[in-house]
Amino acid sequence: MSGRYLVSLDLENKRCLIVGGGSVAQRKAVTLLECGALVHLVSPEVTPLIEELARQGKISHRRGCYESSDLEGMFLVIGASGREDVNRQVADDCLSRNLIVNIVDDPNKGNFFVPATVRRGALEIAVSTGGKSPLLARKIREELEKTYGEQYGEFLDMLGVFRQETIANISEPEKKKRMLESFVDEKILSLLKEGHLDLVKEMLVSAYRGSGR
Ligand SMILES: C[C@@]1(CC(=O)O)C2=NC(=C\c3[nH]c(c(CCC(=O)O)c3CC(=O)O)Cc3[nH]c(c(CC(=O)O)c3CCC(=O)O)/C=C3\N/C(=C\2)[C@@H](CCC(=O)O)[C@]3(C)CC(=O)O)/[C@H]1CCC(=O)O
Ligand SMILES: NC(=O)c1ccc[n+]([C@@H]2O[C@H](COP(=O)([O-])OP(=O)(O)OC[C@H]3O[C@@H](n4cnc5c(N)ncnc54)[C@H](O)[C@@H]3O)[C@@H](O)[C@H]2O)c1
Repeated sequence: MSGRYLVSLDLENKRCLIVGGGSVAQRKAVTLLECGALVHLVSPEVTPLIEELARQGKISHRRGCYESSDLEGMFLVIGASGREDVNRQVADDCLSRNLIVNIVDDPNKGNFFVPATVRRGALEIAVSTGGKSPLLARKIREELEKTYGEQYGEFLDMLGVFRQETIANISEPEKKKRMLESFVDEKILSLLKEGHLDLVKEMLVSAYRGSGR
């Protein structure tokens, strides 16, 4: 198999179909909703949480077995029926329509799978084992969560502003490069790791006012 192309997909207001209503379908529904997707689910039976999400109008649910017409208007599809024959049908139907499809118990059947993810604001760290060990992906994700705390999201917001200012105000390429590097120097990163955001902010300001100009 060739290398995978890791992407970060914008699902805001995109129609996504989940086939199945068990615990995996439920987890996928929740993460898709967190991404702003319009979630439609088809399954004869569903978990109480899925039932509740449908009752609140957060997702739509058709009670029944998968039919290829369920794919109409979909951007992305997840096959979580736990049934080999249904999964194969979903994968074949999607691939022949060029849809992006994830089969949750066979990463090679669909054309994508989902990595374990740490989110800190705009910072996203994804861990994938290519389906070889989702449990290892989870363990590594948990380790990363300890290393990269919530402060990294706030830091990134500040960094974004200072970067824009630098790009807008400094035209000399060498100076610009030096300044952008000074925002992520060892000292700042170690203060950040210890959670001293106020000090980090002060250092960013003085780096911006400092030598690069
Ligand atoms: C990352 C994460 C994203 C997400 O689903 O949103 C994800 N699995 C997660 C959770 C999770 N997965 C499993 C449990 C149950 C543990 C338990 O209770 O027994 C839990 C729940 C938990 O850990 O809490 C087990 C499992 N997973 C797969 C199988 C089927 C098989 O392999 O046949 C089995 C059963 C066999 C087994 O146990 O191995 C298959 C897949 N799971 C993947 C992704 C893809 C490969 C990713 C990779 O390898 O990099 C792939 C191929 C397809 C896909 O779903 O895209 C998510 C968050 C993790 C986190 O961050 O905490
Ligand atoms: N990807 C992952 O992260 C992950 C994690 C754990 C398990 N798994 C695997 O994923 C599969 C699903 O797990 P689960 O615990 O949610 O299973 P489950 O058996 O609880 O759920 C299967 C769901 O599919 C529905 N279904 C059955 N036939 C259908 C059809 N023709 N059309 C539509 N829906 C149909 C059932 O009503 C049920 O709601 C299992 O094979 C499991 O081994 C994957």
